[in-house]
This record gives sequence, structure tokens and C-alpha cells, in this order.
Amino acid sequence: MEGACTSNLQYCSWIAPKKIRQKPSGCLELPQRWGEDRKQQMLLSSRIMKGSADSKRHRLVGFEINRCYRNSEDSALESGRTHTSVDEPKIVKKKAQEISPYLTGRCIYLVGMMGSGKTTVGKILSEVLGYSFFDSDKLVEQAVGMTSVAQIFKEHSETFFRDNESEVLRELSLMHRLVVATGGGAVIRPINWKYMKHGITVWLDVPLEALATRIAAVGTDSRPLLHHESGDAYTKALARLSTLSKERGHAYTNADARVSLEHIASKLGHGDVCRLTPTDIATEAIIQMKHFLLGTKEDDE
Ligand SMILES: Nc1ncnc2c1ncn2[C@@H]1O[C@H](COP(=O)(O)OP(=O)(O)OP(=O)(O)O)[C@@H](O)[C@H]1O
Ligand SMILES: O=C(O)C1=C[C@@H](O)[C@@H](O)[C@H](O)C1
Repeated sequence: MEGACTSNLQYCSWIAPKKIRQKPSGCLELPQRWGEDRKQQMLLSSRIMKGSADSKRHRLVGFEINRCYRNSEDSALESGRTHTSVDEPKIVKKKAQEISPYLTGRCIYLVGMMGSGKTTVGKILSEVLGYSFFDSDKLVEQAVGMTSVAQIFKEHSETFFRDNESEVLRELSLMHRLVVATGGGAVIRPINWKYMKHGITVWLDVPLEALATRIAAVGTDSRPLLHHESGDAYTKALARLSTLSKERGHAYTNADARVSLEHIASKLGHGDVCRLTPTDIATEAIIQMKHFLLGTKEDDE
């Protein structure tokens, strides 16, 4: 790592910064009792002094430590799944066990339009695979030192956000055993694909109407690309998503695996994609990743 690392470390996930101490040797001392069972990679956004004091910037630092495994009840609540049947978690865990030997620790990058469920599904995947979960939008916010993507767009620009997003993806590409929920627009820069292709890329392909319904339910404030549309939240979201989908639809097809909600709904005999639970979608993501890794097709089953 170039430059000197100051003691002002910001932890991006579960350990409070005050619990991390930097030893005089430069090593990081983590709290006791971390890590009963699983080795995990942690990311730190640290302030790096490069040359002069004027050239301060943040970058991510990855390293492995042991951590306590969070129980699945917490994650189920966080991911907001409400209609999961008793068997679904068992099925997704079994599928995860089947795919693990083929994944060989490669990172999983979820791509898809805003609201496509990258965070929700990503948390389930990380849980069942024993991976760590990161949201690239959040990492950009932390790297830049702002509290929201909307603030970054407003006080800097979309280009500034995209430059930082590429840098975050570059740094993530050096790591292992992560599920990364990427920003909806990460697919537009070819360089980002170069970084993401260090791992496996999975496209969550959700019909625009379902996306607009989900986004309208939580509001459009946090989504700067929807700020300039007029009408109610659903109309605004649908109008902008239609334009974005025409501009970027093709870019998503670069992904190694495609998870089509329409396809899952038809397999499970549901008329409506809105009846699919995040666990159904995570299960299909594992099935499609396995096909990619083994070079098989669904028809071969
Ligand atoms: N299968 C699902 N069914 C219904 N609602 C869902 C489903 N998956 C996610 N949601 C809801 O849709 C919204 C967007 O989900 P999520 O944040 O996971 O998407 P995202 O792709 O990470 O979005 P963004 O790119 O904007 O960060 C959330 O309110 C979430 O609870
Ligand atoms: O679709 C997009 O371009 C974006 C999606 C969000 O995840 C953020 O990355 C940002 O709001 C841009």
C-alpha cells in the first residue's frame, strides 16, 4: 500500500471504528471475541496520505479476519423478506453448498437497474455462501465522506460519482468472498466490467413495472436520476426507468448469469413476478451461476 495510513480508519461494516486500534507497527488490532467460526474479508476505508497533506484521499483496504457469523434471523429481517416458506431457506442453503466448490472464493457482483433487489438478494446470497456483503454505493459514500449518493450528485457531479464508483470497483476486484451490490449505472463503463469480471457477474432482470412499483413504495428522494421527472412516484420512476433501460439494456447482457424474474415466475407457476420472494430469486441466482460455472444449460437438467 502506498503512502502512510493515518489512525483515522473508518470501518464500513460491523466493527465500530473505536474498537479498531492501530498498533505502532502499523498493524490493526481488532476486538477480542471476533471470530468464532468463519474467516471473512473486511473492508476498511482508510485515509491515505499520498505525498503532501493536500492529496488526502480515501481508499479501501481489504484483509481477512475471523468474525462472528450473524444469525439468519437478523438477516431475514434486514432483507425485508416476509413471505418465505419454511422450505425456501433450506433449498437456498443446499444450492449454496452445491455451488461453493465451483466458486472457489470468487466475488459475486450483482448488476441490475435501481430497485432490482441487488441489496436484498445480495444479503441472502452472502449469508448462505458465508461471504461478506457490500453495497458499492455505500462504499463510494464512505470514500467521498458524504452521507448519500444524492448529495454526491448535487454537490459534485455524476461524473465525480462515476469516477469514485470505478475506483471502488477496482479495489474490490482485488478481494475474495464478497457479494457486491453494484450501483444501477455501474454497467455503463467498460472499465467497470474489467474489474467485475475478476469475479462472477449476475444480472437481476426485473420488469420495469415491478421496479417502478418497488421504487414508488419507498419514494424517489434517494435516487438522484429520478429527481427531474414529473408526476407521482410511480409515473416518475417508470418514465425514467424506461429511458435508462433503452440506454443501458444492452450493457446488462454482459453479465455471466441472468436472473429473469419472468422466467422464475413461469417456472414456479406464478402469474405475477411480485409474488416471488427474495429467497426464490437468490435460489435462481445460484442455479444460473452454477450453469455458468459448469458450462451447462437449464435444458440439460
Ligand atoms: N423480491 C422482492 N419483492 C418485493 N420487493 C422487493 C423484492 N426485492 C427487493 N424488494 C424491495 O425493493 C426495494 C429495492 O430493493 P433493493 O434495495 O434490494 O434494490 P437495489 O437493486 O439494491 O436498489 P439500488 O440499486 O437502488 O440500491 C426495497 O424496498 C426492497 O425491499
Ligand atoms: O442507475 C443509476 O445510474 C444509479 C443507481 C444507484 O444505485 C446509484 O448508483 C446512483 O443513484 C445511480
